[in-house]
Amino acid sequence: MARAIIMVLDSFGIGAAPDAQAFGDEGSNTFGHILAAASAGAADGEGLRTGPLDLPNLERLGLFAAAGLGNSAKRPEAIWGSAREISHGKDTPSGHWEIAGVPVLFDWGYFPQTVPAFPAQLIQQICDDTQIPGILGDRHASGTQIIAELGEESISSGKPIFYTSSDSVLQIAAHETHFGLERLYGLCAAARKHVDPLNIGRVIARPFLGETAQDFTRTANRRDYSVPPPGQTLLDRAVAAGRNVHAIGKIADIFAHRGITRTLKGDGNMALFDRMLEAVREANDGDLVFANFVDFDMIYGHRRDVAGYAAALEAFDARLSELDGEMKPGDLAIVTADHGCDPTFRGTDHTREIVPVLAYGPGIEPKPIGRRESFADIGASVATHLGLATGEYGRSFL
Ligand SMILES: O=P(O)(O)O[C@H]1O[C@H](CO)[C@@H](O)[C@H]1O
Ligand SMILES: [Mn+2]
Ligand SMILES: [Mn+2]
Repeated sequence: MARAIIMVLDSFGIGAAPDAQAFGDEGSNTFGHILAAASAGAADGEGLRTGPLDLPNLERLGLFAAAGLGNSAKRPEAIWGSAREISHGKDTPSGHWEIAGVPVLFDWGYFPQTVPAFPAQLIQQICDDTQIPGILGDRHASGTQIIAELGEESISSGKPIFYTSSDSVLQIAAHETHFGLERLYGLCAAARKHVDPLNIGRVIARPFLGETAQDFTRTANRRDYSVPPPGQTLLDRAVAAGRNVHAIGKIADIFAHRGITRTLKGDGNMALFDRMLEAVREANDGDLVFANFVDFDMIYGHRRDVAGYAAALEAFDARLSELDGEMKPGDLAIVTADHGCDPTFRGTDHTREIVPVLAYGPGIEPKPIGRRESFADIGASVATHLGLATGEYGRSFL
């Protein structure tokens, strides 16, 4: 039993999913394309990194073998394989909930690629409810681009920026001090109620700081208002059995704070890794530590920043030995992802990909597990490991 640790490298896909075509994502491969770019010297960043991708720990655990890029002759030291997603969407909640045994087998609501993107009645309801003087944006956009474009007008007019993407999201950007952080959170909580009938997965508060288009930066005070998962997750079952569930980073928001006993936040992947180690140090036997590393997706994948993504992978890899130092006999750690976000692909959205499944720990016997038919196999395996009941979806690979 001991403990279980799930590490979601947000957006770290390892190849187009069998149904990628239905998403317009044929040929996407987050890992494969970063690897190839780095080998070709096309992932060099001044003062950041140079040359081929250097991931000794992930390679040792079987990442390359799992991705079918077997440039390592050595047998992996982990249970290695991949998993496809059965949820209808390629968004963060769908990916995480499916990992936790609850795939999303209904269609989310989405906002159309038109301007305006939001129904006039919805905006009217939100304005009436929250006393904002109107909105800016009202279209599909990249979050950093739209604050550069409309941030100054937002400050002077007091109107927050509403935008969306190919995910089921309503994102609201506003200035942390001019508009006010708590006021932004209140606005998002109110908007959450109004988008419920439209089946929208998340409302996301996107606070930023700075005074001009040149220096606006988004802060770590992002907050996601998610609908709760549509069934009992691994986390719910753990808490019901009296276990602690330590949620690192975005995990608590993604699960709408259900099935969680402790939330640890951090600004950036390295701070999140610190918080995860802290949780592992303190976790009791039978506990679950569930961590999301958001930078891969938010800062590098969506921004199509290949060098940045490569550097972030190397920085993450370099810290895995610290986790080894905290693991006790009987512990199980799993490295995986929730979808892809290929930084070499067209557009700025997620890509429908298979994800790595690398499971290891002192006493865990390495073996290949092939391509699993659902991310839910991860949650089922963790449930088996922790002696919890398994849910309706997923088959343990342990
Ligand atoms: O461009 P930004 O604001 O980072 O938005 C991205 O982040 C959202 C939530 O993960 C996605 O829907 C994607 O559009
Ligand atoms: Mn994600
Ligand atoms: Mn994303």
